[in-house]
Amino acid sequence: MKVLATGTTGQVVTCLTEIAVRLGDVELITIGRPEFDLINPVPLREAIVAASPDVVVSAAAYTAVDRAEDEPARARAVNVAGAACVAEAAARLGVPLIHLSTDYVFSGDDPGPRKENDQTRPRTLYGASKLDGEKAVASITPRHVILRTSWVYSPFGTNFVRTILRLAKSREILSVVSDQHGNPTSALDLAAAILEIARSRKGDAFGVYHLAGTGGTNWSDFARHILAVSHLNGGPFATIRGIASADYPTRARRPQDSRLCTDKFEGIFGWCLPPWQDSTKLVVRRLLDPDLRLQSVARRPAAGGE
Ligand SMILES: NC(=O)C1=CN([C@@H]2O[C@H](COP(=O)(O)OP(=O)(O)OC[C@H]3O[C@@H](n4cnc5c(N)ncnc54)[C@H](O)[C@@H]3O)[C@@H](O)[C@H]2O)C=CC1
Repeated sequence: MKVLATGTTGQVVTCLTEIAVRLGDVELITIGRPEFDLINPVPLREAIVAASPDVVVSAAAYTAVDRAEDEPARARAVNVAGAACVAEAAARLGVPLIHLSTDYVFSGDDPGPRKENDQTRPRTLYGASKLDGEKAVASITPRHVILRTSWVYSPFGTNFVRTILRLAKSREILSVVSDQHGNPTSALDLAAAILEIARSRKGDAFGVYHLAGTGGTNWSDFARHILAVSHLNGGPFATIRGIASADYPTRARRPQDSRLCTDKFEGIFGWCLPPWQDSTKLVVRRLLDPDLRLQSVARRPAAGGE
């Protein structure tokens, strides 16, 4: 099976590359900058059509949440017009499109977890651009699987796990917000899930789904877990001091509670992502020992599932 993913260096696309090699029966083509930029998406669309994949994965996006507040036109160009062009390519080929979206489509003002049909009300320009991207994708091709995920981390790129480990090398106490709740999601698990969906060919599975690490937490407890695992494995350690979001102002105001309910996904596909603690452990251990190539955790069957 030939799978084409947009992006070349992102967390998810890097994990897709690793998992595809491990699976052996997936030919993964990645396409993105510097040759193809979603700001100018028509050449990218034509290149996707020319590659003629069996499934398209739309993983590239403008993901700089704070910067998006200052350059909304660029965020929208990439996340709406760019995503639309990728969807057009999938529609022209008549193949399924797996498109990644975010928990930030919700305001997070009310307690989660949120279901797919809950009221969307992004409070950031990034979230608004991703929501409009979802709508554009859905209007262009009915053969879409839109996966809203959250708090993505991996052994690659810029993410919370790597930041906490880096800071713990030079500080004894780290202040981390404790009043924002979500689901940490390993990009390795997500990539494995995307390829499983691509291979499953479920004819009736199109639509919007929430897919994130099982179990919710807050940023300071997430940091405590990262450093406990690190300490156990001889890595850096620091004490985490929980603070309020008000004491850590950011350009874009994050949702207070954007935990995602994954029941719909479990109901259709029969499995879900592993508990976030297990997957975090694998990524931390791998970051401490770059030679380690651990398998991502086996998926946990849903209750009553396969
Ligand atoms: N990182 C996170 O915490 C979350 C990410 N997501 C979504 O998951 C998807 C993947 O996220 P990550 O892999 O973490 O993102 P990332 O920031 O690690 O990678 C983004 C990728 O998009 C590419 N890209 C950015 N602008 C581009 C442009 N103008 N033209 C072509 N390529 C461009 C980058 O080169 C990179 O390959 C995105 O759709 C994102 O919105 C959803 C929820 C949380």
